Amino acid sequence: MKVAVGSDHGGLILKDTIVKHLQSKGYEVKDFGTYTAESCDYPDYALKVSEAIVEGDFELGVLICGTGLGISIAANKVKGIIAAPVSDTFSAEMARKHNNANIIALGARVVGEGLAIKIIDEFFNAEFEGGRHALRVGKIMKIESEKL
Ligand SMILES: O=C(CO)[C@H](O)[C@H](O)COP(=O)(O)O
Repeated sequence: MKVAVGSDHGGLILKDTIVKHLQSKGYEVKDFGTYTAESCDYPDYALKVSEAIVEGDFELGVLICGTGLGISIAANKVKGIIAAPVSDTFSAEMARKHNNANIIALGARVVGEGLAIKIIDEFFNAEFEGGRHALRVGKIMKIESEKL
């Protein structure tokens, strides 16, 4: 599976850890930046990763900022993206199984490295269950396509 990863400066160190972790699990990972600790704007990296996913080049994405909030809010503005900001393992699993999230967003100032890796593993090991959840996600997509 091909995975797109991005962060702002607040998520830089955790991003590098997660890239290495995903690679060690056999995923093909592309790091869309940021690549330095210099202050930058999280919407820029949310957009790069989100576009790569909706264009079909990557199946899933990981976005990291200080809280996981701004970068997921930005990603969710892109049509076709369901970005879930997650700080616990149960929500990580459910984000795939029930919500069919295609991006998981983490807050590097919220979760430690060990928990972040467990969250990533739960997300990537889970699969969308479809059924009633597909109906509900379809309704979300309908809101998206009909929004003003
Ligand atoms: O978490 C974030 C957005 O939700 C950002 O990483 C955070 O706002 C960056 O803050 P600063 O410029 O003070 O490092």
